[in-house]
Amino acid sequence: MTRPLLLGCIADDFTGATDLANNLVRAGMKVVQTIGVPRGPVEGVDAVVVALKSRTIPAAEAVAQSLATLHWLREQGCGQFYFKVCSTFDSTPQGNIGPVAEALLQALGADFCCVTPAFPENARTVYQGYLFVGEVPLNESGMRNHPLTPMTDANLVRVMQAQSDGPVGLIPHAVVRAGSEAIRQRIATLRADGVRFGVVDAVANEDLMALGAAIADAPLVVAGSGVAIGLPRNHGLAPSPAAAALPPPRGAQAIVSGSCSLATQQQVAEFQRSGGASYVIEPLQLSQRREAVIAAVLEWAQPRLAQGPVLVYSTATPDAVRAVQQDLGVQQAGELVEQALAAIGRALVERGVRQLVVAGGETSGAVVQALGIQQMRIGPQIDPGVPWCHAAATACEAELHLALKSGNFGTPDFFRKSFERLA
Ligand SMILES: Nc1ncnc2c1ncn2[C@@H]1O[C@H](COP(=O)(O)OP(=O)(O)OP(=O)(O)O)[C@@H](O)[C@H]1O
Ligand SMILES: O=C(O)[C@@H](O)C(=O)CO
Repeated sequence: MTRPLLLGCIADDFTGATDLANNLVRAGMKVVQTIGVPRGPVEGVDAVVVALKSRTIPAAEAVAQSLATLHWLREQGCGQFYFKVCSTFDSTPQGNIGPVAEALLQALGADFCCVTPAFPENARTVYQGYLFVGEVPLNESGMRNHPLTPMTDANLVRVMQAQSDGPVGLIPHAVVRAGSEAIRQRIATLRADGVRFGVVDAVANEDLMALGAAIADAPLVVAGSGVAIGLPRNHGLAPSPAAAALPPPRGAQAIVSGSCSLATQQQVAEFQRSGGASYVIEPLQLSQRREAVIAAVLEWAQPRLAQGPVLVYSTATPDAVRAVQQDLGVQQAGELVEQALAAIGRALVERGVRQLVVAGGETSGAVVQALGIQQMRIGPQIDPGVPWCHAAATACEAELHLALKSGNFGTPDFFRKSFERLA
């Protein structure tokens, strides 16, 4: 290690990790995203984002993986840590945000951290502790129907309290708007009162910049990617386009979508409307004859790869997802679809795909693991929260451009736009 890392990040899913890396890169940090804890040191960067797939696994496992990551990041000399959670605060009363945050604080010997999923550029705002997605509170957004972490309460103080032992308080917008010093004072008051987590209101980038300055010395922050825009400046770093340069794209193009969010449903529909070739995977068929379903997808895709991007998707409406879950079980259905899409993603790369868009955090995790990718460089942004990335090495002995799209992110024409941006 030539110099210590300025920031060590633990992301609870893969698309979330690229989202965070994207914001750090845009704000001037050199960043490498690794898939799981790297085997050796990572050199020449300001921050490392370690992507875990810990959002929906049992809380004890999420804690163990996060602590192991923290241990490695501390060995690299990191002084500050960022636990990246979803901008829609995806979790259940069992966790995993609360248990992981408490374990990290304890391991760091710290007693307090700020918590905010706010990401105003992607219409995630927090006001009086309530999380809004666009114009509606979280519980009225598509997140109420999420297959794994349905979010039915927009009050983050309550949501965080339900999964934490330590008391949870609020840093309201009136304080945030008053600036960094006011935030610091509020943090001191909350700490004196024994509060462990301070949910922070933020409705605009200025709020996040003020928060970033206020927590310059804080050991830990628990946040969506938004807070990242305010941290590089604490180290005298400024935006630089060179930080996002990637090798030129090659090869065939494909999209694999396991996200069932409203945004992804629109993106699939828009791709089909524009004449894109698409193939739907039915989970019940998959549960009965997995290998035959995968073989049929690949037979369909092979001759089309030369003609433009192909889309393979399991994206479905909430009613369809519920019906499948009743038959197969929630976790089992998720796992079955993820593993099948991952096998398909890998097989497509084996057949010449070199530009791959994956929709959905869990799905991205499964695909990236199936491809044996260990590190990615972060490139230009397609839409807020989604950059192109480049993996120099995969298990298919091919380099690969990858875009890992969070379920809720991206405009309706995201799929076609991605390939145009890269070209
Ligand atoms: N048709 C379907 N029926 C049941 N489950 C499905 C279906 N399609 C996908 N799934 C499962 O739903 C889950 C979707 O989660 P995923 O994280 O991939 O997308 P997302 O939640 O929209 O994205 P993000 O986590 O980035 O917000 C996965 O476990 C996936 O396997
Ligand atoms: O913060 C977000 O919304 C995303 O980066 C994400 O974590 C989705 O999985």
